Amino acid sequence: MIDLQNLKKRFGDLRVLRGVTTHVAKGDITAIVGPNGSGKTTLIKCILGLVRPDAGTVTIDGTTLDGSWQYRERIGYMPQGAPFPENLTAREIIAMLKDLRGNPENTDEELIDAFDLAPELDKPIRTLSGGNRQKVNAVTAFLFRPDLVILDEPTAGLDPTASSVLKDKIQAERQAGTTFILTSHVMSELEELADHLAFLLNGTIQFNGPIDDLKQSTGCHNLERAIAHLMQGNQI
Ligand SMILES: Nc1ncnc2c1ncn2[C@@H]1O[C@H](COP(=O)(O)OP(=O)(O)OP(=O)(O)O)[C@@H](O)[C@H]1O
Repeated sequence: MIDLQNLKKRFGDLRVLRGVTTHVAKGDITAIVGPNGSGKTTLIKCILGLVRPDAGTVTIDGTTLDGSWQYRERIGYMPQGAPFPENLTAREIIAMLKDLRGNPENTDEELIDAFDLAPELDKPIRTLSGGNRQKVNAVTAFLFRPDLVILDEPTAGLDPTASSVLKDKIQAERQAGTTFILTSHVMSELEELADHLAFLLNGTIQFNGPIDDLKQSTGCHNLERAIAHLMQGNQI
């Protein structure tokens, strides 16, 4: 579904992406893993068109992105710390997003009930707890039934019940054919959810494949240890 070819991005002297080449298969859940500051969010933003790469290409379903924005209608995005307008309520934000899309009828709002979020909908965003903001963030990512959902640390700040609700939603949508890219520092969560893993270090993808292959080739029984093995600079 997504092909990244030799993607490069620098911020000043900092070469964050130094030639990232990888593939995300349709219908899979692909985890992007790497140390803090390794460029996971930058990579995601290149796919979203929010960061313009210095070199390389992003191709989605055979179409190479060229600065046009139309393809983004097919992507749901849950950023880290969503920059919602602070004085609007969640209900107003959802209405505004629908308005921008021409008020489609077939929206997916089931997470509102699943999270028991109704009592929070009419409060200004600035007054919501971090976890409840994150729930609103998740609702908006799934709202327009996207083919591809990109989740940047989706369960950060969620309590165990909300985290389970979100993971159930991800698995249900995956069963229905949605493709996912997600980042998380919680390895048990990735082990539970992801099929494939792309490991980003020093600006390049150092491993890309099924999680079981990674465990096998590192000789580690769980993902956390396998990733720690890679982060320590060990080759596989
Ligand atoms: N707009 C920007 N201007 C300057 N530097 C930036 C910008 N965006 C990101 N960076 C830098 O690029 C590097 C990669 O950042 P990025 O947010 O992509 O990392 P990450 O892997 O998502 O990190 P984390 O795991 O901590 O969320 C960091 O050193 C960051 O400070």
